[in-house]
Parts: sequence; C-alpha cells; structure tokens
Amino acid sequence: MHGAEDDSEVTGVLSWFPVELPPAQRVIGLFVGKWTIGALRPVVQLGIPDLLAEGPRTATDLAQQTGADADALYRVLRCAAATGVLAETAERAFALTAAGQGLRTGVEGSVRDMFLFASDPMMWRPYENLLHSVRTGAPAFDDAFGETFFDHLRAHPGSAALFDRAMVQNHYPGTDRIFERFDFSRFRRIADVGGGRGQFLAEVLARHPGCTGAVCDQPQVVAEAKAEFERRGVADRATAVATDFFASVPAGYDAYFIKHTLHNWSDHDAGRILTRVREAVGTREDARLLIVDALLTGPGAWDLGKLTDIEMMAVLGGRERDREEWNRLAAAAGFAPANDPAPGDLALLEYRPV
Ligand SMILES: C[S@@+](CC[C@H](N)C(=O)[O-])C[C@H]1O[C@@H](n2cnc3c(N)ncnc32)[C@H](O)[C@@H]1O
Repeated sequence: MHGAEDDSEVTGVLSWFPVELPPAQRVIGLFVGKWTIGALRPVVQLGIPDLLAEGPRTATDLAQQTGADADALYRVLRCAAATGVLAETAERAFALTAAGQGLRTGVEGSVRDMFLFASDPMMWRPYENLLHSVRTGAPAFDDAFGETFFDHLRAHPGSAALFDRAMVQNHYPGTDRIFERFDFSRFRRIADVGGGRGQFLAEVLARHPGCTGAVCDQPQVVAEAKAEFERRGVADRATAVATDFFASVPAGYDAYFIKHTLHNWSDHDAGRILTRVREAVGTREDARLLIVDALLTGPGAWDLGKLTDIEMMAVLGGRERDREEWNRLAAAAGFAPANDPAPGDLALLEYRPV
C-alpha cells in the first residue's frame, strides 16, 4: 500500500494511488470507476458473493459451478479483490470481505440490487453522451432512448422491477441517521409520496408502533407494497394508494414524507408535485411536508450530492438542491421552513403550510 500514514486504514482501490504522485497523474485515478464497476458486474451477475457465503473457494471451482471461462473469471475476481470486496486468500482462491457481504442476495443491508441497477446498460447509456445534457440542459437519457426514464420503465417491466428492487435498498449513507434523529412519532398518519414499494414507510412504522400510513406511488409500483409491509410486520397499519402525483395526492395525513423523489424532477415538475401536496394539506396548519433529499453545500465543499446531481441531470432532468433552492421551491407551493438541517449530506427538511 502506498500513501501517507493516516491513509493506513484505506484498502483496495482507495489506497492505490500514491499521494506523492504528481497531481496531474493522479487524475488517472478517476478512471478506476469504469474498470471496477465493469469487473464487479459479472462477478455479481454470476452470484459469486453468494457462492462465497460459506467460505473461500478457488476460481477454478467457481468457474466450473457457474459455467464461466476459468482464466477470465480469475481475472475479474482478482480485480474484485483489488477493489476490496473480495480477498485473494491463497493463489487463485477468494473470500468475501465485510464490504463484499453487501453484494450478497437477501442479507440485511445488501445493496446488490442497487449495484445491478447502477451498473445496468440502461444507466450507462446517458453517460455515453452527457455532452448532450451539458449543451442543451435536457436529459441525455431521453436523447438516447427517445423517451423519458419513467416512460421507459413503464414500457419495460423488467427494467422497472430492477429499479423498484434497487429503491428498496436505497439506503445512502445518512438515511439511518435521519430515521434515528427525527421524531416521526409526532405524527399519527404519514403519507410517503413517491414511496416506491413502501420500504421507508415500513421502516418508520416498524420504529413507531403508534403511527399508521400510506405509500402513494404509481399503480404498478404500489402493487408490490403489500408484500413489503407484510415482510416488515406492519401490514395492519399501512395502506397503498395508487396515484399519479402530478394529478393528486391523498388528503387527510399529518405528514407528507417525500424521499429521494423531488430530486428526480426539474423545478417546474417538482413544484407541480409540491402543489398537489399543498392541496392535500388544505387548511390543516399542523400538517407537515418532510422532504428527504441531498442538501447541497456551498462552493468548494466536498459533497456526494454534487456527484449524484449529475445522475439526475443525465437520466431525469432533475437536480440536487441547496437550502435556498429548496426554500424557493417550497415557498412557491405554499410552504415555509420549520427546521434547519446541516448541508453536505442527506437531510430531512421540514416545512409547514402557509
Ligand atoms: C427515485 S424513486 C424513490 C423511491 C423512494 N421514495 C425511496 O426513497 O427509495 C422515485 C419514485 O417516484 C415514483 N414516481 C415517478 N413518477 C410518478 C408519478 N407520476 N406518480 C407517482 N409516483 C411516481 C417512482 O415510481 C419511484 O418509486
């Protein structure tokens, strides 16, 4: 391992580029994103992390079981070990690391479906010509596929199911902190607008036995919510409402939670969704809008949101936002800020109706 002494905890690719390299050469470090995602995808597609769940195995053995070419498989496994999700324990034998557990099927905390979604060819295409977005401001996805992302999903059920499964695992760093810090028990009835299969509503209800709620999403998405509610043991307190949130959001809830959804849309479209939420709130002064999304930092500060913002631009024509942008959007729909979270991470922004 190379690098400064305080890098001693850093392993795999992260430790690879010596800090003493001339700055211009360290730019090459940015290329590893393609190499590592590219190599990990077949490893995950072949289910190697699941096959290693019981302990280390040789590349030859794994190739026999998966019907892969032994040499080519060894080389992607060796690359996976270089990323830190596998460890080469003996010559041509591999074990899962703690990080690699995240690529197993059906284990708590797995992000396997998120990985398969993020590395899917559908999600690479917009990046083949991001310049289109930069020149026009329009999503490169629409240019590549001739339709919007959500129209594409509606026409391709396999891709839609992949997306919905990935969203069930949509636990970016910061999500748990939000659930731990925010007191959802202030509310009896919670609506999760654009809540996918109800994964986060289920989480809130499981943590707060006094709450009931509804997940409001497209019909084909909420059709899967019942199973998620049953899996989490909250089916008696949760309902699924099929809706187009540009047309209407159900009335009668104390809190309207909307997570990782407004960033999918331009200010114009996000404003339409918030206006529907404001209509649903009506004259209830104590009802609250709870937005969970990135809260961008100012110029020069490190922020993962500044990277995910590009995904929003390329795929959906959406954007990540700073406090001023969120407040402006909320104000236009009739909401005023009711809390002041720190920027630089996922945040829960609370707004009250005005
Ligand atoms: C990025 S996902 C976020 C899902 C979930 N809130 C989470 O945090 O994982 C955005 C959600 O918006 C939903 N959505 C998109 N268009 C919609 C529409 N017109 N009406 C209702 N929901 C919609 C999608 O089906 C999807 O579940």
